[in-house]
Amino acid sequence: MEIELKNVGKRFNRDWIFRNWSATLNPESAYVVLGGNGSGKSTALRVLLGYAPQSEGELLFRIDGKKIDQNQVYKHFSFCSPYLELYEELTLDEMAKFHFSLKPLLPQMDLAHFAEYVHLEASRNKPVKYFSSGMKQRLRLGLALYSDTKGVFLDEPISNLDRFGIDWYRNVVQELRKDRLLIVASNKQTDEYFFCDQKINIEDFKHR
Ligand SMILES: Nc1ncnc2c1ncn2[C@@H]1O[C@H](COP(=O)(O)OP(=O)(O)OP(=O)(O)O)[C@@H](O)[C@H]1O
Repeated sequence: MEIELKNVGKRFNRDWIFRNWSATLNPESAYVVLGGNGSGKSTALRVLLGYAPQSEGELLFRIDGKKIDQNQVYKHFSFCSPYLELYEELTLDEMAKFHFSLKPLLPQMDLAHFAEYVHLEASRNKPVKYFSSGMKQRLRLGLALYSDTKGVFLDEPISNLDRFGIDWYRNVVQELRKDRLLIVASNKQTDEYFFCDQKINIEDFKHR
């Protein structure tokens, strides 16, 4: 997956969050969108994902050189954010079964072992509503990273994770990033983006 941005801008009412953002994002690099609270990192991710329309400029999406329509792009991405809703009534195994019926699991993986991949084997039959915030975040990350998608977008991925969860994330993200477009939004934690070789400071696109 490659995304080409041509003078992309986003505003809410009269406030420009960013303007004149031009870039080509591709799987050869991993990207981190940096900036302080309220600078527009999540908004930038939402625009790239097609969840929020840009206010100006053009976005072009390509997979293996073939253009993808902007309103079909969501099928090729996985997204994880600490605010992403989970189906609280479902158990972990049910949630995984449902999710991977919509977005297939990576071919080398086995759905029967998903709870082990996210180190939540002991909670596989527990409804998600009884999970702690860190357990929910590990589940969200697992659903995103183990989906067979061409792009992975992670908004503040280590939110609520303890040291064990952070080390798990650091290993899994490196193992599963190959050949995929990977974009992380972060406001400080280097554990979140240590593998990212391209830094995008969204505040650089504030008033241009
Ligand atoms: N739907 C919306 N309508 C109006 N303003 C919005 C909307 N969504 C976001 N904003 C504003 O856009 C700005 C950027 O918000 P955003 O959530 O993208 O920041 P962020 O960099 O991700 O912040 P944080 O680090 O706190 O998560 C903020 O001023 C926010 O109030």
